[in-house]
Amino acid sequence: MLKKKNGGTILNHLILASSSPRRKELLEQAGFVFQIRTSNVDEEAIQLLNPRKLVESLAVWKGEAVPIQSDEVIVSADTVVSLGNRILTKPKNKAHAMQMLSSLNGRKHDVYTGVMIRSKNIRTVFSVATSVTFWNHSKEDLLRYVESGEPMDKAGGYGIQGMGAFLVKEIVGDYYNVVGLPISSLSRKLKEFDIYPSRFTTINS
Ligand SMILES: Cc1cn([C@H]2C[C@H](O)[C@@H](COP(=O)(O)OP(=O)(O)OP(=O)(O)O)O2)c(=O)[nH]c1=O
Repeated sequence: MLKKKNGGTILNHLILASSSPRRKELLEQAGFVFQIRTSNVDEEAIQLLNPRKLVESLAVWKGEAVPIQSDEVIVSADTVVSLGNRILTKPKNKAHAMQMLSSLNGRKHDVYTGVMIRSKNIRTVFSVATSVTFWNHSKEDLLRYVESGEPMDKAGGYGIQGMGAFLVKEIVGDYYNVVGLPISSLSRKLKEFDIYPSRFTTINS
């Protein structure tokens, strides 16, 4: 977090441009100190792109929609589920959630999260994919899960970090990416912006 320049010390402030409680938790858990600044972006406005392009475009859109000061670094993200040639975002209602979960049942899908890191002068965009396989569940079990309400604000209609864990047989890749923020890749890229977890001390070389 501390940047040395011409012998002086400059603080880079990290901003998370997201209203997702999961992204906030993951960034806190990884030790970063940050503020939240959100905007209203119509995520339905971008369509018909492949999942990687879609999540990267939405991350850029979300990150560009918030104002930035010269000493700030903004992180924004978007997550979707990709099943064959279909892209699943957040369900509109319980019936839609049931439809999504039925289509994922007993099958493998990919979860894509796109991230943008932006300072006044630099912009980095990347995305990470994680493969997730569901067990085969009865309709009753899926209905019980939908009735819990957990699927409603989550891409693909499930939360692997919550009760939705019962759905998942196997994952290949970054677990945190499924939850909404690929924290391992993000931490590495934040170093390029002189952003480190707050308890990492400054090493004088
Ligand atoms: C697949 C999956 C998704 N999700 C969540 C992560 C994201 O919050 C959400 C996908 O919606 P997004 O549109 O990516 O994010 P958001 O609307 O929640 O927040 P913001 O746009 O303000 O950043 O789905 C889980 O929490 N667990 C899961 O297992």
